[in-house]
Amino acid sequence: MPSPLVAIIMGSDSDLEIMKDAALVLEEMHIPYEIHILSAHRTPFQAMQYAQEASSKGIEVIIAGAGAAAHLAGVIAAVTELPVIGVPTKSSYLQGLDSLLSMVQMPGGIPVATVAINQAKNAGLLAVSILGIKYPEYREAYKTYKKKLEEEVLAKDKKLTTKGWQAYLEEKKK
Ligand SMILES: Nc1c(C(=O)O)ncn1[C@@H]1O[C@H](COP(=O)(O)O)[C@@H](O)[C@H]1O
Repeated sequence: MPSPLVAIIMGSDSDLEIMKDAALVLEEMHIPYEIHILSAHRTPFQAMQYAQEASSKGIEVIIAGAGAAAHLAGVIAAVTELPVIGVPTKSSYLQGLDSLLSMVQMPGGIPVATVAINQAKNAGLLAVSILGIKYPEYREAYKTYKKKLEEEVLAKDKKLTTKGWQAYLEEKKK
């Protein structure tokens, strides 16, 4: 087993349904990762220790997801020099705006690269893109991924212009 390059951590198992999207991207790109539940609030000592040791274990990027008063990513970023990508997860009361603001409004000096609410997929892709600077195979994998996206959109455009928007919409509804 190759040692993990990416750590996916989340404040609670309630975030797993969202955070699995980051794991799926990394699996698609064959990037080794590990995944943990750690909380700056509920397991502060373990979260801190994990973040402090991550780099020496070979981790190169950390993805941290949390909801509500989402302090996890910021606390992790405070004690590591690794890039930290934050995923604000949608909380039950404030639709994730609380998580987003807690995560994105970091004080100067300790950045968290925050993606959109629930966008763990983009967090995974950002990790791929960061790793691509050092690993040509991951850069290529990301290139291939984007090429596929491009082809999908162009195919849709062709269909739209060939069939007309009414028929396109009818078919899309089916
Ligand atoms: N924001 C944080 C942190 C943290 O920031 O350290 N730890 C847990 N949580 C969040 O609390 C929400 C509710 O968690 P529970 O469902 O376990 O009560 C989750 O979205 C979690 O990320």
